[in-house]
Amino acid sequence: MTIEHVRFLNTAPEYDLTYSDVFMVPGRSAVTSRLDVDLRSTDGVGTTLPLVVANMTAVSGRRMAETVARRGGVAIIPQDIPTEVVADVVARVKASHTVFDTPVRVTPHTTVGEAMSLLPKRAHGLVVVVDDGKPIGTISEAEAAGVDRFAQVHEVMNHDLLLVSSTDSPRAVFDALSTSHLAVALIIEDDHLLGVMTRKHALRATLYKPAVDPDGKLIIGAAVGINGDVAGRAERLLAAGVDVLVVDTAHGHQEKMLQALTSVREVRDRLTALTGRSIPLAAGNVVAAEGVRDLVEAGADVVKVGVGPGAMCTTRMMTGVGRPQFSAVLECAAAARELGRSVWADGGVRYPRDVALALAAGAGSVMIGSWFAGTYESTGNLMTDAQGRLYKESFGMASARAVKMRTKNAGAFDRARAGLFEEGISTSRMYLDPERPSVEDLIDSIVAGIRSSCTYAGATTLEGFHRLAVVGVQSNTGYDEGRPLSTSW
Ligand SMILES: NC(=O)C1=CN([C@@H]2O[C@H](COP(=O)(O)OP(=O)(O)OC[C@H]3O[C@@H](n4cnc5c(N)ncnc54)[C@H](OP(=O)(O)O)[C@@H]3O)[C@@H](O)[C@H]2O)C=CC1
Ligand SMILES: Nc1nc2c(ncn2[C@@H]2O[C@H](COP(=O)(O)O)[C@@H](O)[C@H]2O)c(=O)[nH]1
Ligand SMILES: [K+]
Repeated sequence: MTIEHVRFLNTAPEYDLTYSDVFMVPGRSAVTSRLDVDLRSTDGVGTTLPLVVANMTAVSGRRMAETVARRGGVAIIPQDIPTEVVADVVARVKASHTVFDTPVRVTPHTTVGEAMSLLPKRAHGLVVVVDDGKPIGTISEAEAAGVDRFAQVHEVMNHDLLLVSSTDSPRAVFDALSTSHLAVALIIEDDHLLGVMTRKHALRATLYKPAVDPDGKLIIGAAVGINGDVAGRAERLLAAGVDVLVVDTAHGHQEKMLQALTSVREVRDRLTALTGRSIPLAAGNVVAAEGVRDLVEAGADVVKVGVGPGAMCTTRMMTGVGRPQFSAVLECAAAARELGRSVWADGGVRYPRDVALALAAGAGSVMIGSWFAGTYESTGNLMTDAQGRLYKESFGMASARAVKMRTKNAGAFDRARAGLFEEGISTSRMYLDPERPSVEDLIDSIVAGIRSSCTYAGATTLEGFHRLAVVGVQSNTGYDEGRPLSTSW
């Protein structure tokens, strides 16, 4: 089998490259519209967008999973979350609507204070007051302004509602919202509240395809570490209905990982024999071809690539170990492709261009953590700094904070000792972008970027993009030239 790889414009340099070190040149294209590009991932996980939310406690939970899968990606619930909690998250994600956003519901007697604390849980800015399943009013910041926090929502709620049938098309909902003064339509089925839709949601419903399982339910993944009862946790997660399992540790190319992965594969294969459905296994992290080959041999369908590029990660500064991420992805993707497998480019992604370059390098999907931490849908509580800017707190999965949580069942001595081996930061402020406060806004910009990258290369699929992309190496000033200026120079 000949595998075609991304081409370099000039001779590829001897040293390794980060995303910032490289750029792509346009090629002759017959693609007439960015809408003609199909962004379905080639990794076999079933996503219609090549995006995976990292298994980080400060990032990936139920709301993130549901919102991202509705747009075609998948989120991985971290290894530190107890299996019974993961089972509940999976059940709720599977029960959520594949098109309409999940409303924040309160009863008429809920206090205004409680309703306002729920408001930032979703990006649409509205809490729906529901009585016996039927929406009777809404409350947003406007209704709550200047009202006593102990007042009940039925006293102040807005009775002006835009009720739309669940059978109406997104375009009809968009038009109904455009001719009303309301920002959110309430979607009704048999008199009951089914979901909500904003104008942006209506547009997105025509641009994205949800990532669904064979029963048409939204997909979700979960992670296991390599310590403890790995096979037992894997079995419980599979029983809970996860659609992809991630076996994850800092140094993925270690024998304990190979044993853990082998045992998870056995559990998975038993389930496949019963159901006929093979749940893909992802494992990592590695940064070289040899690691990919060993993980694939032990059972990985997807290999997670990246040591040290993560925004919360101190590994490179602590140990000097890691590898510039573009080169790591390039080499690992080539090795995985030769074995008929795929890689996820994990970490260090801060701009749509980084996603595009990872895909050009041959990644099946791109894993994002910290960039998505600063959104309404991440797990943390929304905070406000002294200047009034909104942020969320994030932390690394190998930080003392995460290690303390992960080892909570160990003795005090062992916990304290484990805490000394931290390789991540315990607290970081991830500000919400006022222009793009929702993960869906970030996905919109990523998708706009990569659709456009594909057409510059003349590709209508990600496989074609990897084949056609021509990559060059640039200096710091080359990178700098590409940055927009918000003020004059
Ligand atoms: N992509 C990246 O660059 C990195 C990612 N992470 C993320 O942090 C999370 C926690 O991972 P992790 O710290 O592996 O925790 P785990 O709880 O998975 O434990 C790792 C296990 O591997 C052993 N181990 C041996 N060598 C190493 C090594 N060099 N680094 C770490 N562990 C080693 C540890 O033993 P002992 O403690 O006795 O040494 C422990 O038993 C994961 O989500 C991981 O993806 C963490 C670091 C880097
Ligand atoms: N060395 C560490 N790496 C970490 C830690 N927590 C997470 N990670 C890795 O980062 C990616 C996400 O990267 P991001 O740039 O999008 O935030 C994640 O999937 C892990 O591989 C940590 O504490 N130390
Ligand atoms: K880093």
